[in-house]
Amino acid sequence: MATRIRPSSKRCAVIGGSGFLGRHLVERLVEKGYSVAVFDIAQRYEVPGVTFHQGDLCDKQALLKVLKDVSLVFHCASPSPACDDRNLFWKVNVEGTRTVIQACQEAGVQKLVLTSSASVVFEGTDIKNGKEDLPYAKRPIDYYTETKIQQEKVVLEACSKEKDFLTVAIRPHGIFGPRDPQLVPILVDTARKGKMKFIIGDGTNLVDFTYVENVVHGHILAAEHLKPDSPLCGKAYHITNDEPIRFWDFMSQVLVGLGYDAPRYHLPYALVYGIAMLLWLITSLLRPLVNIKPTFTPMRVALAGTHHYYSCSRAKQDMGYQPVVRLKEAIARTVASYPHLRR
Ligand SMILES: NC(=O)C1=CN([C@@H]2O[C@H](COP(=O)(O)OP(=O)(O)OC[C@H]3O[C@@H](n4cnc5c(N)ncnc54)[C@H](OP(=O)(O)O)[C@@H]3O)[C@@H](O)[C@H]2O)C=CC1
Ligand SMILES: CC(C)CCC[C@@H](C)[C@H]1CC[C@H]2C3=C(CC[C@]12C)[C@@]1(C)CCC(=O)C[C@@H]1CC3
Repeated sequence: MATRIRPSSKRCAVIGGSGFLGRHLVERLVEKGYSVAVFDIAQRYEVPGVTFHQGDLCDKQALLKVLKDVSLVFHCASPSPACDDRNLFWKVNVEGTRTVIQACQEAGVQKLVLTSSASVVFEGTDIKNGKEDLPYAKRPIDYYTETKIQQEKVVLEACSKEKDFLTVAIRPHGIFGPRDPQLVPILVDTARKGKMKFIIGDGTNLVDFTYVENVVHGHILAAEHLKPDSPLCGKAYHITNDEPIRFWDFMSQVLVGLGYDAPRYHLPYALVYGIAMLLWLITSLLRPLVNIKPTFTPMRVALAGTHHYYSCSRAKQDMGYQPVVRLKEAIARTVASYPHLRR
């Protein structure tokens, strides 16, 4: 019987490696001596020693070419939550992830680390120190969350010691840091339009914002601890900064750091949420004619006005996780990295 020669455990692929998190992950993996192949729909940078493969993760043949000689795959590709395109989310996050699993199994990949999201349990109501055993959201607020839930289930169910294919899901929350295309740019854009004057709710809600390097650290620890006899197999792990902060204090620190005014006036949460729902309905109905993207979506309003912070004690216990960059330093580094967005 022919025996398959196992590629080195330091040969890995990063699907979505051109994105915000993916690129930080690639850079750290290279620093740690991994040999890295990036698979992404777009190539946006170059790093010596990293090979780039442009393709759609829904295309199994394209994936197989890249995965045939790697033992570890990180899957951190997803359409942007801002696109709000249900068909695209299902095609990429659910069907595409099934294709990734099949390709991994056919290529003989041994470990798959999925970037899931802590939002898979978020339904718009308070979560305080939430643990991984919270049930998945029964009524997810948006299509992105709906498909992240299905994606995580598909990946964790595929974990099989018999098939020599181990999986684990990392659930970060509110990732921020240099080159983030979402949080800081959206915040600044909103401030420049004069819409960042208001605090939604009483402003005391605590939230996790997680520095990108801590998220990267969590992914690599998970990959290195994922073994047939480890507790990680088929499980999900929250990775946060472990320093919940008032949502509006975080926003204010970033805004003030970049020279903008902090929001001051309070608006009732229920009122803003109602308006966001109405706007979402109207823009959905108008979508065949005109594609308008409202700033205040129901998801953003819910995130801005409720508590949502998570315990990462499972990650600490099973993989020795501790954040490597504290929040104060993380905010300072992030602010300094956006000179072009200063007032
Ligand atoms: N940002 C956050 O706060 C959080 C993010 N996450 C998860 O982390 C992961 C990374 O997020 P982030 O780095 O912010 O996102 P990015 O959009 O920056 O990165 C995702 C990358 O995947 C690519 N991609 C999209 N569709 C495909 C496809 N069909 N085939 C191949 N590549 C594709 C994107 O290309 P293109 O840009 O051209 O679409 C992009 O380069 C995602 O899974 C996200 O769900 C979880 C929790 C919080
Ligand atoms: C308009 C303002 C009230 C808020 C502006 C900031 C927001 C753009 C961000 C604050 C929390 C962020 C967040 C995500 C996207 C950007 C924010 C809404 C995610 C939805 C990204 C994808 C996830 O998996 C969960 C994130 C939670 C936090």
